[in-house]
Amino acid sequence: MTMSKLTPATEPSKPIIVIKLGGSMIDHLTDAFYKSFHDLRLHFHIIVVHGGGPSITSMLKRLNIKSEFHNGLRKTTKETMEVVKMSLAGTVNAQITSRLAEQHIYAIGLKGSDCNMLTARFVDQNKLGFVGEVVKVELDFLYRCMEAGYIPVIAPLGKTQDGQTVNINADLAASAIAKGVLAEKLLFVTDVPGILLQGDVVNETTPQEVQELINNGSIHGGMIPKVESAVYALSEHLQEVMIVSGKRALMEANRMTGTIIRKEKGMC
Ligand SMILES: Nc1ncnc2c1ncn2[C@@H]1O[C@H](COP(=O)(O)OP(=O)(O)O)[C@@H](O)[C@H]1O
Ligand SMILES: CC(=O)N[C@@H](CCC(=O)OP(=O)(O)O)C(=O)O
Repeated sequence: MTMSKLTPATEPSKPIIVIKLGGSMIDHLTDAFYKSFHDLRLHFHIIVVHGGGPSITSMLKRLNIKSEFHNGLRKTTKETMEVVKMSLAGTVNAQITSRLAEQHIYAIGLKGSDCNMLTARFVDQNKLGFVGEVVKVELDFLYRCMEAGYIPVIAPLGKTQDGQTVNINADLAASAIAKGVLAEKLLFVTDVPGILLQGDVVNETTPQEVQELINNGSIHGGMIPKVESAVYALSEHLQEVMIVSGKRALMEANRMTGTIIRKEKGMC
């Protein structure tokens, strides 16, 4: 994936953290989890990017439309796209913004396809239909939302140069956004407490180790796009990515626990 960057019109007043909420957890996130955003906001501007794969799959099932995946990406026909938009933007996005509002945290629900926020290109239109990958992130609008005190909550949809809406894997969307907005931190919130190896959480790892774990089958399924996205996002600016559980508060005793992925161990 290659991506061009825009130069921000203004520097944000706080570092940015991008938090990806996995579809596996969204229905199970607790009030304590959402309350953690109060602490995080003291130090960071927050952008939420959410998934919603299970919600899309269950709606497709109710409508008797079959789900088909290739390398973890959902084949998205025109008909499927209608359901993707309905589930992500109509149901899941609204659920997250209202849970945040219950905690008096003001969030603004957006689709990545709004305001040219995520420009995308087709991944493989013949094989996957309306599936895209991000090529450009429009910064100004996001910066303005955050500076005005709102948390952008973004559904992973994008627009191609010629204006077609595409479905983007949420892990890939989150990492592209983190990279595009020059975030300092990227967090993947999921249904496991981090990368697990024989039942134990790996506290810290590197891109090289992660690749070995994929190659030997220790990392599989939905964890693959997550770690690949994490590795893609790492840069001079974004030096660590965390994979954490959504089953408890994000911050406990002022710290987060999970798996940290860094270019080299013990760097920070
Ligand atoms: N080594 C691993 N450690 C932890 N989880 C793993 C590992 N390998 C595969 N997984 C799977 O990845 C899942 C998380 O990915 P996914 O279901 O796509 O979550 P999300 O909806 O949060 O994106 C876990 O529930 C687990 O089944
Ligand atoms: C192209 C593609 O596969 N898009 C995903 C978008 C949602 C997503 O990624 O949700 P999770 O984070 O819950 O998996 C899909 O249609 O399921």
